[in-house]
Amino acid sequence: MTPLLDARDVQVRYGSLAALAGVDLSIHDGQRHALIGPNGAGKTTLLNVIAGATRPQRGTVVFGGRDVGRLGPAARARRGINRIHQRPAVFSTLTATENVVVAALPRVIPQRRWRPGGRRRAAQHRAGPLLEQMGLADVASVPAGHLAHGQRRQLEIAMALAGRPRLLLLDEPAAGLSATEVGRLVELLRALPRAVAVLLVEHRLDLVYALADTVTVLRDGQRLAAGTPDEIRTSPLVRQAYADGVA
Ligand SMILES: Nc1ncnc2c1ncn2[C@@H]1O[C@H](COP(=O)(O)OP(=O)(O)OP(=O)(O)O)[C@@H](O)[C@H]1O
Repeated sequence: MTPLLDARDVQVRYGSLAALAGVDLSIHDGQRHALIGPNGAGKTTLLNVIAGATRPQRGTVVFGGRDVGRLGPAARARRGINRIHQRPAVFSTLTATENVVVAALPRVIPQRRWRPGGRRRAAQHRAGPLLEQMGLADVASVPAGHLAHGQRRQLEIAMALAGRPRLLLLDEPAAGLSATEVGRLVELLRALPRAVAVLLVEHRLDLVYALADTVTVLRDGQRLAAGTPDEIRTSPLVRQAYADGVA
């Protein structure tokens, strides 16, 4: 089966440091793939390369059968690669609904194109179900700046979903969340439609094992291991890597 995403031989250097030293990563449709590894292993760098935010010195990124290596983040988002960041990136003075509308606007096609405001209405139509899906229906009219951190995280995921992603990149979604908020996030992520594949970078292994069906372990810019959560959990190589230097 052709993978949805196929990154090959990706190399990123910062001076003499190889942040990524020729890494391969494939993600299939609907897969829940986690990227783990000690601090500085190259996880965020690989996410940046896939999102188009970092241009590798070497390697290819093929998405949906097309080489997207020359495309920037916006063009990749239009093709279905959407991302959430370590710090929720929401417009704090806009309500939750308005945030999702803004995110949906570029991707909606109004039923009657010639009508003024048709695109906006179509985006508004889309916002309600997405807020509901992310557990935010009750706070739809609240400015994002007044939401709790966990709710802002949920809002950012609703905004990413508004872009109709085929691949959702999640960079440490549990960072800064309380235990209750993490539990809620896991529930919501588990309920994502299978039409969306997920690549998750996360230090919290409990969350990784609760969500992922495949795990890739990076260390020092190289792929150390890949397998099912059970295989990774019991791998002596992985245990050693974490014992040598984990968060
Ligand atoms: N813009 C940059 N300039 C110089 N070095 C960088 C830059 N970005 C990342 N690095 C270095 O590249 C290596 C990989 O960083 P990266 O952030 O990808 O690791 P990570 O696995 O995501 O780590 P963490 O778990 O701590 O977030 C690190 O040594 C980091 O210091």
